[in-house]
Amino acid sequence: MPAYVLRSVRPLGGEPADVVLTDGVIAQIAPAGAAEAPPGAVEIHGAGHVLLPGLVDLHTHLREPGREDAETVESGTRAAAAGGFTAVHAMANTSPVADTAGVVEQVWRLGQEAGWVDVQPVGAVTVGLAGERLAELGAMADSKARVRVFSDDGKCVFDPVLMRRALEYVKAFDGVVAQHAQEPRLTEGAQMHEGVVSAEIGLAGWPAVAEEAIIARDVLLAEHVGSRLHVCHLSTRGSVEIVRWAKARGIDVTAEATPHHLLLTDDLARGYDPVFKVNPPLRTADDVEAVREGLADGTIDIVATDHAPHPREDKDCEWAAAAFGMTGLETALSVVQETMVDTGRLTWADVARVLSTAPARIGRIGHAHGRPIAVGEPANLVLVDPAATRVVDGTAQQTASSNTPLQGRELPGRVVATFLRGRATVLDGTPVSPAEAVA
Ligand SMILES: NC(=O)N[C@@H](CC(=O)O)C(=O)O
Ligand SMILES: [Zn+2]
Ligand SMILES: [Zn+2]
Repeated sequence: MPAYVLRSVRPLGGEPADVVLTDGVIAQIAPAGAAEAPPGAVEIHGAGHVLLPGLVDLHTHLREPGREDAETVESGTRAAAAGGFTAVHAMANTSPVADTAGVVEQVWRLGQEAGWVDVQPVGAVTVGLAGERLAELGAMADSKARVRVFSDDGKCVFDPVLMRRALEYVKAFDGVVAQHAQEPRLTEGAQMHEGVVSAEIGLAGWPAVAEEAIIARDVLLAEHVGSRLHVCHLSTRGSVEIVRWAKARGIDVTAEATPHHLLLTDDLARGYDPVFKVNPPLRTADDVEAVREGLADGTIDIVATDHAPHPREDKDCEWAAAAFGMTGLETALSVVQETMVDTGRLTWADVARVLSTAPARIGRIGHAHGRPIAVGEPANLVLVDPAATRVVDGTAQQTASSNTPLQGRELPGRVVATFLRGRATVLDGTPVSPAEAVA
């Protein structure tokens, strides 16, 4: 593995510096042009490029085991590296469900073997995501996979007694329950956001209250039992207000927003293209504005992709029959740049917080990821060219699925290089096979 000298890069968007990576760590940070290159080092000229800690996704669907036609751990983590990530949390709604130590260890091992990013499995809260009895949370926490995030994502933990017990149980190992907030009765048959557009085009609505009612209940439950709660993909103005209220009250709640809820609205459903069908649904422009405000003021802690790959046959069909979900790993950073940085709402240092430091902390992998850019720290890094632009082409991405809602869109920013413990997983914008890099 060669050493790397990143010349004249801007750590966290600040003043230019040379950053030297050797033996898996940041070995030297010097004024621009001043670093001594170790023998055999690869020089990367990065004038104007922003250096961030490797991104951490708290919410990725890798689909393996069970739906390898949509994604595998290998393809999904290669997509993650291409998007600038060095760690992803793999959601539990696989087949079989990741509800035992055996399955989470399998996913963890597949991640290690692929070598693109660190895969941190999420454990299911209930057996088979059925919402009836608690899964082996303690066994998953004690397994090799060291699970700390538990979620029935895709489904809501609806039974308040089970939710309460899960919140109580995970306290023993500093875990967190990540809730997919969707009141099932209020969303039976729901296809898109309930509002003006759904009424006009005749699709069954998914009202904002179905999300907000569960978040309100859960923050109160978390307060009652003194536990930690994480809210997945919040999408409405009301949800932002409830989380803001809960935090002001001292409740230990964190929340995530997805790139698509920062950018897209329910208007897109007018063309009946199921690529825009997702849970929770795309909402109104006012909700998008509230999500941006919430992320800017810290009410929303992180951006998480909810990367949800689906094979063509599950999306190339009529809206009502199509699967929910869209891909996001390879476009997340660009969407955050467009909606939050280029609009002046977040600095690059803030981006490092919402896409790396905070998700690593919530997922309890902060010993290895989301670290400061400082000498001696593990070299988990991403180098971004914010001045570049590119046009999204779903068929040319690393993910095995092409259900990107951004097809044909021009986005700012390009991942130039990603490093996992000093090894380049992406160079010149192109993934470098881990096998090659070690050879
Ligand atoms: N977001 C989605 O619409 N779909 C996700 C599940 C989920 O995140 O709820 C999936 O697994 O496909
Ligand atoms: Zn979900
Ligand atoms: Zn999800």
